[in-house]
Amino acid sequence: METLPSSPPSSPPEILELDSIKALKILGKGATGTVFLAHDVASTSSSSSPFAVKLVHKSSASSLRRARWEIEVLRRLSVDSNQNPFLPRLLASFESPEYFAWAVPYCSGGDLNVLLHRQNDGVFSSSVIRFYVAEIVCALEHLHTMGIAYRDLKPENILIQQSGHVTLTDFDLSRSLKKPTRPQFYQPDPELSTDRKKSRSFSLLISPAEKNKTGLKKTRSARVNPINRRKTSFSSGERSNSFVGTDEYVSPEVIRGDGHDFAVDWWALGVLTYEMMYGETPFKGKSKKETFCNVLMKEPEFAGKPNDLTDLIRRLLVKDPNRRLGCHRGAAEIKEHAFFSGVRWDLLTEVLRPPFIPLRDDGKLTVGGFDIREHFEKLRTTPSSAPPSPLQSPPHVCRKNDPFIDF
Ligand SMILES: Nc1ncnc2c1ncn2[C@@H]1O[C@H](COP(=O)(O)OP(=O)(O)OP(=O)(O)O)[C@@H](O)[C@H]1O
Repeated sequence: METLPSSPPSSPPEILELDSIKALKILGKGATGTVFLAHDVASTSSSSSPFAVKLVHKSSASSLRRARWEIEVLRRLSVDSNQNPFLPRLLASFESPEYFAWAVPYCSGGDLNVLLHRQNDGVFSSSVIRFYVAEIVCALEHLHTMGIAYRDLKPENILIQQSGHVTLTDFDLSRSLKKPTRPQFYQPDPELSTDRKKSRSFSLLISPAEKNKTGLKKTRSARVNPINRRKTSFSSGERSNSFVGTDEYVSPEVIRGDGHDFAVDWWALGVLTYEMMYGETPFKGKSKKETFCNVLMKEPEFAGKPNDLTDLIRRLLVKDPNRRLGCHRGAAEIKEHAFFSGVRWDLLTEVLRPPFIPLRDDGKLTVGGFDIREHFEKLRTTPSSAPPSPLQSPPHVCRKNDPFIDF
């Protein structure tokens, strides 16, 4: 099923001038790179806003291949006909003998994992879940119609834009597969006027009849706590990562080594939705082995009365990928599920009042900064004698039975 990444027509990328940009802070460190908030000191435009720059050292064949592929995916997503409101685009890129660096729009709201753990009870209401899952479904649908399986869906990879809408990040584990036979492109309604866009809250995505049915009226106000910027991507809610992605999100077919396709993303969507509902993932064990055993054997447990949301999760978490929701007609099948009834899929981007809106503090950040290359080099050459911080990801280890060893 897997094919080599082809090279579709894409516009030449802007060259990122590392000499003229300064980093303002580190946004996060992943397995392969460091992401900085940066600004262009050479820009004369007063409106120039900060952006995110990911820097990856070409230290191994694997990081080199992954970085190249991530840039390629971002480049494809930046072609006009391929842009999607819930996916990033490539602003500019740079390659030296030592590094890859590329810039994407900055998402000031942090990631969904942090947002979830900031909730008092560590869960979202069903209307908030509906908002986020709907946008994520559209993002995955778009990637699938481009022939790309995302393969790393987890709350840490879902960023919140300044507008409160989501953006998926981190495409280094994605893979080019044969395109689904029935593409379902996301098409915003061209007839929407700006007036209609004004003060549209996310709860308005649901028809009044559906609001009664889903109990939406009883939920808290659509506009709740604004979220603060956080220092890094690490939080108390962080899980331990295995070789790729997170063990708790890996699908049964990947563990079995059966070969996998786009349905792995629908499985991960089921795990993610469960986590948003209950504050924990459904198959987490005490060890990686126990987690994988649970993924293969255990049925998810649902506290409380069954409802449309639990039904959606149950159908996404079907162990057999050929019976899983989404396996026949892709995202269209998921969009038709009762949990989403009344959702105006064509209006998602028009919601001006998403559930959480980041505080706006970019303005005061665009002064000074440090040299990204110098900083990165210092980080790499400083021997870490101290024991690893509990907030840091474990080192990237490739083991024989790793599900994604082929990448
Ligand atoms: N555009 C952005 N805006 C704000 N923060 C970002 C942005 N891109 C990435 N980050 C932050 O940096 C972190 C690491 O980014 P990313 O996941 O792309 O790196 P990675 O090295 O591929 O990580 P992983 O180990 O998950 O593969 C993210 O979790 C996020 O917190």
